[in-house]
Amino acid sequence: MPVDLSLYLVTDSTPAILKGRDLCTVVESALQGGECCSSLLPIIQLTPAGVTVVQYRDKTNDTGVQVETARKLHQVTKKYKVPLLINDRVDVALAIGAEGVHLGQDDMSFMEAKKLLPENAIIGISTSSVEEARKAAADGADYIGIGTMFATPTKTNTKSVIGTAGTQVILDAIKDSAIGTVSIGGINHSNVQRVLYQSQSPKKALDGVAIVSAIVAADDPKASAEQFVNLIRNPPRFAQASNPPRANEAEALLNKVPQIIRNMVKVHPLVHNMINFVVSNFVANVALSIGASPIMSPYGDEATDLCKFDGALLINMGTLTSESVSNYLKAIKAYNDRGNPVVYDPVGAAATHIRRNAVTQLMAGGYFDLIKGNEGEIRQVWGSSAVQQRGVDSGPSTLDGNQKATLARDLARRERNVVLLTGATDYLSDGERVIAVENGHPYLGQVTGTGCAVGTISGCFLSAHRSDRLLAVLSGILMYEIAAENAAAKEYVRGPGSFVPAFVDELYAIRTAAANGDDSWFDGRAKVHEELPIAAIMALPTRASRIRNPALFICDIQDKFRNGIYEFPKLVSTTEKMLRAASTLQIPVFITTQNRAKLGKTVPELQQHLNGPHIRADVDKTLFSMITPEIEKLLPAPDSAPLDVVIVGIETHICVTQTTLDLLERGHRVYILVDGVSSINPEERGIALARLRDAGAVVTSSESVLFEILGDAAHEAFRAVSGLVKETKETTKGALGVFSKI
Ligand SMILES: Cc1ncc(COP(=O)(O)OP(=O)(O)O)c(N)n1
Ligand SMILES: Cc1nc(C(=O)O)sc1CCOP(=O)(O)O
Repeated sequence: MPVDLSLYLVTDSTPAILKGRDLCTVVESALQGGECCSSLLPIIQLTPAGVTVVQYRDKTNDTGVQVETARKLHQVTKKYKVPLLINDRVDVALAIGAEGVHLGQDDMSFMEAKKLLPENAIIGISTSSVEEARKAAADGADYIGIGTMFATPTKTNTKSVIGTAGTQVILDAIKDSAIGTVSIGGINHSNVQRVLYQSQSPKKALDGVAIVSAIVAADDPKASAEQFVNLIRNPPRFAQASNPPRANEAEALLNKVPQIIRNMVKVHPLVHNMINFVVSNFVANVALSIGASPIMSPYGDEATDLCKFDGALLINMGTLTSESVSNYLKAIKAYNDRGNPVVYDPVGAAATHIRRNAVTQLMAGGYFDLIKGNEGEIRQVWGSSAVQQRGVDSGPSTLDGNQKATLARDLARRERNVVLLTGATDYLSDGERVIAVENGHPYLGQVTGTGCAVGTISGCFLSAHRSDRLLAVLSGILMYEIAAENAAAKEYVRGPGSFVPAFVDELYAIRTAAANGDDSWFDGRAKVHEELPIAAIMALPTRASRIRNPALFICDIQDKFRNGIYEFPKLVSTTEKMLRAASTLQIPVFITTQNRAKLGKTVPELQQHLNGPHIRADVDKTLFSMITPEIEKLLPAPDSAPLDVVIVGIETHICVTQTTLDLLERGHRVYILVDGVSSINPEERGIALARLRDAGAVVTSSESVLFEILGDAAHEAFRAVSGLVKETKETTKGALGVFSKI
């Protein structure tokens, strides 16, 4: 049954939230909120006229009181024509004739509840993972509660905090289903618009938000509900329309750059820097030299006044202290509320657990128009937990240009903002367009503060040019990097020391030229091209490829097996290579663990590769075969094209064997990687591989399968995949050395 989920009120009977008030009175007050605003503007995200659903959730009272309270609540909700759902208790719902129930993963199953409840009863299911969401959709639930959005004191024993990024992944996974969706956990007036905006996947958005304390504990529940209605109806002030790439995008953008720079000089924007003390002076001088007005203030409360100048805020966490994060959050809120740009420079993001936590808190706590960082920092923000960073230096690169472009594009797409991944080539993306900039000079890498100043400059341009953030940041980088080239070319510049004053002079010279309407400094100087994002090319096999529908299956590579399995580290290194290739090629990946509680998770070496939309399932099982009911549901229907499953894992003669036989039986093709499977007794491998080959599987090697997937050196991922093969050639040799013998 379709249900309007837009403003979903969940009750709570604990004294801390109810504060001695009568629950029915609080709920009735909330239901009155919104009655007044039903004729508001039609340009809206969602259209609640007020609270649209009430869920009675009572963790304290016994059954008798729950039935009595639910009955009273039902009188109230019926008056407002709003459905009443009962949390956890199908019996209470049946006793009072409620419109439906909300069930958690540990409550009565959907199927059981469906049997007991009337035909048209509404059934909602709590979910916190793709698998749970897909199952609820396949079962036929009316809606899912997706959580936990943010950590909340209302419920501290939640399974996992998934934020807007995790919610987006779930929404994307069920994009083809009409099931309703509502987010829950820590949602309040200051984050509700961001939750709705940033969670949105290209094809599915949240249908609403579920709120407990922000309404039930509010002094005035009616006013609180009204405020939610108004917020939900409108996009956040920082929302921007997307800019799909046009033909000759880079050229079209470059034509506009001189005008954007002239305008920035004219606007003379204020840039509020919450920046590290090492570079503060240099960055302030850079901002002054381009014609902006810098203020350095680490004091969060000051932002309420400073944001009124409609400049930009820069958060640079280079010298983090115990007070920094709370100050940043106050400032971000002030600028977000006003819709003024915020730039995040997560300096040294992966260097310490304090910084990693700061990244998590800041990403959950506000919206950044631009995230700017080196490869390690951007990977940390993306969520790669195994990023190794020493200090705040950029560290060695592990990604090639195309992978950097993809990372910038995917992060920008996920956060619905702009990302600048800096390096010898900078990659700039707004989630649609990816622009590579090759200007600049090596001296920039020899002077502290030159990287941080890019954040400040970007803020100035974002503030002066609001309609296209990517163009604004591109203009800033070009002004900055061309000035660096001009400075380094001066004959009196002998090294980084003499470079600094020349650089500040050259920034000033461009600013003066721009102020005089002279754009000649820019003619033919930009080294910019559009980088083809990998998604446009990924996983599209060339005609030469025989492996047309690849999927990677990773079977039970868990910690507890580390010491028992023959040559375990070599199997892990092959799997890591395959996971990296799967990410580049966006090959769907299916992972299982055997009895995770006892045998541990998939090994830590692989965890950093288990993020992203191509990871289709990560399922715990007791079956030996990976074809569990959950995975079976995700496989193509029997009448569609079969998969080319590439399988790695353990043990060859048990789980790998049974998975292969199950897949073959269902008509799929199976490629078993000889350098990617093992058993406790090495002899079992040979026996199993011979049997599986007889059954119709292809026994091959990781390198062979990768090139078979590409099929043609003209494949646009060829460079990336062959680079990976080259990089891992020693470990490949090691694995083949032991595994090919048996
Ligand atoms: C809308 C909505 N989503 C999720 C929940 C959580 O339900 P559950 O997992 O059953 O946990 P408890 O509420 O029982 O603590 C919910 N109640 N509503
Ligand atoms: C009831 C509930 N379920 C959650 C989940 O994550 O499944 S979080 C939650 C409590 C939400 O309360 P508040 O709006 O006060 O943060």
